[in-house]
Amino acid sequence: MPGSDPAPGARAEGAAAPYDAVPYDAVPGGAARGVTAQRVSRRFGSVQAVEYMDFHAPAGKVTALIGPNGAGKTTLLLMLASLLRPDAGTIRIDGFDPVREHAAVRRKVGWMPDTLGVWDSLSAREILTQMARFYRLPAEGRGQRVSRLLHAVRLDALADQPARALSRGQQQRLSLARALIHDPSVLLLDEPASGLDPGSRVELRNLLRQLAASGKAVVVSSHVLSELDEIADGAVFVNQGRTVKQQTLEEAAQEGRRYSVTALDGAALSARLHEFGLVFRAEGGRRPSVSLVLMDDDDAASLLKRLVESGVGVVSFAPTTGALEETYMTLDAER
Ligand SMILES: Nc1ncnc2c1ncn2[C@@H]1O[C@H](COP(=O)(O)OP(=O)(O)OP(=O)(O)O)[C@@H](O)[C@H]1O
Repeated sequence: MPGSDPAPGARAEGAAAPYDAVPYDAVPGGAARGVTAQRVSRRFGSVQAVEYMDFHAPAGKVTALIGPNGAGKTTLLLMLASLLRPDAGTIRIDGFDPVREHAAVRRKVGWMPDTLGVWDSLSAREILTQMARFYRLPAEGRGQRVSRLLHAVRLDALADQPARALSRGQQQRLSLARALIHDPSVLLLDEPASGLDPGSRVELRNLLRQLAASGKAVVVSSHVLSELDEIADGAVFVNQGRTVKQQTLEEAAQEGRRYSVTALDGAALSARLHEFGLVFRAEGGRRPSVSLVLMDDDDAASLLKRLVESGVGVVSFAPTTGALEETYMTLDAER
């Protein structure tokens, strides 16, 4: 993709900050590349949508924004994108303030809302061309860039159809292309996988990984946690307008993963697990099964071996949730 459109007075950009260089419990200073928000609040009438929220998404990484319905994810993303003014707190996008340096932030940010919401009668190509004009991309090369983006999101064949004729999934792909038109350094994507079929989800995953690898800060809000495990390098969990937890995927994995074990004889399975001193819970279902948290793959392999060696007829033995989902469920249970 062509180089980014530098903001007037753009600052020198350092190397992408790896997650381990940026502690998740401490939001770094304003000059960091990527996105930082500190104690950001926003109220709508009597609803406190976001309250003292902290958020950090480094350049070169995919950061998941996770939380239940109404947690404040969209409100936070709108503030990061400079589309909504915070009541309080500090936001920096590659060091720029969305409130005071609004134009610079617009150039830095690619925003993909959860619904497309543009000019239904224009074609995908016309919409992207118009967006390229809005961002003042040079006329020379504009058509080529639009074609490349249409190809990247697999809309070449539908490029000249009116947008209203596109399916929900196709509109999502157009929305992503629109967010990328000006080669932003920060991508804010609200539920990007919503409406996508499994093949398109895999393509989205690969595209987001590539964009992060090219140095962009990619922020993805989603409810589909199993998917985020494959995409994200780190996650910020929010609930009721507040940040509840920030962690890397490695940290999440270190907290263990829930496995489901099914056996021919449920009583024998429970007896062995008791003998091994493991905490487990019985699960409903057609066959007797239990679930328990294991710390890593070695633990899982060794437990499976011991069960089989002790004569338990193990029918299935598999992780039930991803690392992020396990953290989410733990937070939910604590709440
Ligand atoms: N424009 C608005 N006017 C009034 N209340 C609003 C407005 N926007 C958001 N809210 C309220 O703020 C809270 C947070 O909403 P927000 O859309 O940010 O949540 P969310 O985490 O994105 O939810 P979802 O996962 O359902 O999309 C909700 O209680 C919502 O009703």
